[in-house]
Amino acid sequence: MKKDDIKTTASNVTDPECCGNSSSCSSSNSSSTDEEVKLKIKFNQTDEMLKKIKENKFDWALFKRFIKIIQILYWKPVTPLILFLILFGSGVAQTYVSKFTGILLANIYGSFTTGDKNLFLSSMLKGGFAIGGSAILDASIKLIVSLMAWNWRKSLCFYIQDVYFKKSLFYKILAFDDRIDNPDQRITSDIDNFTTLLASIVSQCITGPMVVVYYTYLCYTTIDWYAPLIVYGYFFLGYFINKLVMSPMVSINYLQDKLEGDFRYLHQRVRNFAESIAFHNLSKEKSVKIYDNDHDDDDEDSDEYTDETKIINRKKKGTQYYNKNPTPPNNKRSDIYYKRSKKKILKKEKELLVEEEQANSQFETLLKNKKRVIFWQFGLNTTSDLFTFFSPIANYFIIAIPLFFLNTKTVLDANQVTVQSYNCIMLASGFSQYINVSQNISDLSGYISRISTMIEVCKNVINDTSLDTEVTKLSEKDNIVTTTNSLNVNNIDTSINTCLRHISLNHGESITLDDVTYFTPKGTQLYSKISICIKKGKNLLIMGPSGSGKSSLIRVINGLWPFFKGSINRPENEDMFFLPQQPYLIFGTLEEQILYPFSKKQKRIPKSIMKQLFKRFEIDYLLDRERFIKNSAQINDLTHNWLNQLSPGEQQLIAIIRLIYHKPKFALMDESTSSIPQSIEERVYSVAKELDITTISVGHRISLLKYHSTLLRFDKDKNWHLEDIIDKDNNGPNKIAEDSVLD
Ligand SMILES: Nc1ncnc2c1ncn2[C@@H]1O[C@H](COP(=O)(O)OP(=O)(O)OP(=O)(O)O)[C@@H](O)[C@H]1O
Repeated sequence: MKKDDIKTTASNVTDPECCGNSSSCSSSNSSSTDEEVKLKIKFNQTDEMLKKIKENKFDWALFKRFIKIIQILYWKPVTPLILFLILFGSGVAQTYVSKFTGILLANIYGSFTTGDKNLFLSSMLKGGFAIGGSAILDASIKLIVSLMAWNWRKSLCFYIQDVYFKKSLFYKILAFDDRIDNPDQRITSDIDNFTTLLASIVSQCITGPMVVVYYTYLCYTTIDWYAPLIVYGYFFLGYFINKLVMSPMVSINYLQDKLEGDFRYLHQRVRNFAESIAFHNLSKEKSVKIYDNDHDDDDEDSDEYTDETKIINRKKKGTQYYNKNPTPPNNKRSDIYYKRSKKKILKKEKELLVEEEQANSQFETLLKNKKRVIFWQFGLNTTSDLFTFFSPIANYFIIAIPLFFLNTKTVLDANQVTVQSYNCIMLASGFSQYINVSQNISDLSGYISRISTMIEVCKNVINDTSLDTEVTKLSEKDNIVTTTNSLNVNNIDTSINTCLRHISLNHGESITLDDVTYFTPKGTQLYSKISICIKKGKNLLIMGPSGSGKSSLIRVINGLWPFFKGSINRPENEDMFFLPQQPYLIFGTLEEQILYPFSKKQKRIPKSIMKQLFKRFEIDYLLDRERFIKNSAQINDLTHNWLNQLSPGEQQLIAIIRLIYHKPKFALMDESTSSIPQSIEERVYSVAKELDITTISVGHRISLLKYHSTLLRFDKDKNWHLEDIIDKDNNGPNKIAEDSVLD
């Protein structure tokens, strides 16, 4: 069939009333305009931005990000503030009680030197109370720390989920943005780790200053001004050395979290596609079992050698060779050969699945970075431990100053030494808490970067109007003469802002595309200047080569993808229903599957209706299966497993029943009947017609032609054609349309 004929047919179908000025239905768009090229740039993620986000340092920017997270944690401040105050109070109490331990120790030493039994017993009794009180306070602090972490996790997770699920942001992030790896890991595990770690740091930081202030005073009063000063100097030296080690650890930890997420995702894919992977690998041949001992290793492993040539070569050389279970030889030399070849057999037999290879290589990268983490951690631990372990020496040096360096004292009292050394140790321990905290802070910084990136990108994408198309609501329609929506493009010339794209809503009379041009999220142009009108009751079929942009047009119509130019007039979302090729089944019962996107709380379906619906498509046995599972109380099976075991056809039929139950005005069916028999497919379309559901189908099957009145055909040269399918004379599929599809 000639192209001109198609154009003529197409223009007959296009309704001028409905589509306004769309008279031409075919357009070649191979040449991109400047504006389109600019738009492509916008759609592409700039590498620069990516780099910036991944540059994580322990710096001011990180601190600002941290403060933003804190604002979220204290967004509802009452509970976390109360917990914080209780923690503070417990910290004060614990510091105060700890003082008695020092006095107790001094008294006990005193009782030993004086032989005072009463002093010994009373000190033991008081000490018992002090230590008991300390233990209870310590347990309470741990409880409060856990509750704080729990409360923070609640606030942060709900906050991020609230943004993540808004305006299908989770989809936009995955489809249009490369900046967030493993968003699921960030929500499920990073937030948990971050809040747990932060709570423990906070508790250390609360008790630390109190200990420092209190024992600075005690050191000053029991020794002299130089005592706290030396401990302070000692601490600051430790802090700066730790900071030097800590700085690079932020990026290393960030990378480690990313690699852990990627590795987990790979295994998740193996779980999801377990059956396909197993099927594909059944056909994989077993590897070579026979080896030539004299062959050097390179030749052995070379793919140039087939099994047969290897055997022939070995025979020619007259060397000994072994089969899968070689018999051990008698002499020593052969024994060495035997062991070597056996080793080679084992090595070769271990032919890896692609998935295993990928998992191994990803795991190796992960291990490599983990090793870096371990060694940097070692550096950090060494400096921290050196400072902690050296602190008793520093303490005794301080106590010895009046005796050996200032010569102000000739001898020290034992009780005095005990109290002074205890005070110095406590002051140093207050500081060493900070040094230990620095280890946790390096881990925390990784989490701060990952969580902040998530929040920033979510906000960025949600505010990026270039991904949205302004929708004129029904109520606003009469007041608006023209609504333009300019693309918000940061890096692009403002001339692009003159582009017009617009969606307006109607009461469900039609779906009209006027001069619509659209791209993939990566900026590859698909089709341009599409003008079609799908009136209620006139089904449209979209056909074309794989990857040409059929599903993308559906995405553009229902608003998931922005389009570049043109206008769309369509019903409200609740009047349109989308059916993908791979149906989405939720965790839940069959009734919940059908109700989706509503839940049982909002609606219920009577059993009789369920039976009727399932019977209509010959899958009512699934209801019996569900009943059986319910009766045998396999609750977990009911909600999770068994629905995953349904065949693709059964899953598609469940999605179709969902459509039939919701009875929308328009159904966008993207190859949604590809796995069901043609007889059932016919039933699907006849039920849709009966219920007055207008269908826009994407598909490859010729049989689909007879259920539709118009064909939108994409060709490989990026031209689109609109053809009348129904032959008015014989009321069946138009021969011309059928031929064009077969072409
Ligand atoms: N999220 C995405 N990011 C970038 N490109 C995409 C994305 N989704 C789809 N594409 C690309 O857009 C083009 C059109 O895809 P689309 O799914 O519309 O094809 P299709 O015509 O429906 O193909 P099929 O018949 O195989 O389902 C393809 O080249 C595809 O690779």
